[in-house]
Amino acid sequence: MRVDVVTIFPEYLAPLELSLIGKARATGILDVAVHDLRTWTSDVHRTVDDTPYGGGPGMVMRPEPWGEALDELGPGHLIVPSPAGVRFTQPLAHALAGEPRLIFACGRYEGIDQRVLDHAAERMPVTEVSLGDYVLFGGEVAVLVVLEAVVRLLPGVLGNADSLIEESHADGLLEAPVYTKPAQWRDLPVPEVLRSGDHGRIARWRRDQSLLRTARRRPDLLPALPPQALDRHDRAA
Ligand SMILES: Nc1c(O)cccc1[N+](=O)[O-]
Repeated sequence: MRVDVVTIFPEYLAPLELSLIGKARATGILDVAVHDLRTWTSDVHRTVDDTPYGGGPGMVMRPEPWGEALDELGPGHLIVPSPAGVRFTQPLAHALAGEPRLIFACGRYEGIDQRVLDHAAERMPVTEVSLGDYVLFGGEVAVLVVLEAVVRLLPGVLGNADSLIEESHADGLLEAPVYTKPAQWRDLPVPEVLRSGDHGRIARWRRDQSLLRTARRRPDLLPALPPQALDRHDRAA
């Protein structure tokens, strides 16, 4: 997978060198390039923003440098982190993991001139994504989140692909609680079932815990579950 990130704060993306993403880059699974948007400015002050048409607070990112940047870097799937985007979810992460090429546009100020996205959409897929209903300074931290969620799904990145199966949201539910040694810690025991060696009981216990957690913490996820996702055991519960 080839990834290009365009930002006015390239140093924000330094964490891409670390951990699993850094390893994916080193092993050739992932090719990432971070670009300073000001590369595509032509004035002496390297201006990237201007006042909004229609008035209002703040500044808007000018279309010219973005147009030049996307002309050079495209085509690819353009991802624009934005509070106005579609919710970023695990299914969307899986969809993006299947793309050969992602281009991230990091907006700042009040956002990017809409014509940049409209013009790009004439020649490549464009998706505005939101991490949640809150306001950030810009899209850079969202790029780190989206990229981590996507890259860890790429074949060869995780040592044990099985861990993708059990984790939260992999089956639409929150994952069950986890425990490790010691069996007793500050008078708190590990649930007996997890030490029973009965793999059928353990699987059922974990499934029950997932359903309970999801019902308590994220009831919004339950209606989305397709009927076949609830096996015979669940229905009996
Ligand atoms: N919420 C927000 C923002 O305020 C600015 C850029 C990106 C996001 N987001 O992805 O959620």
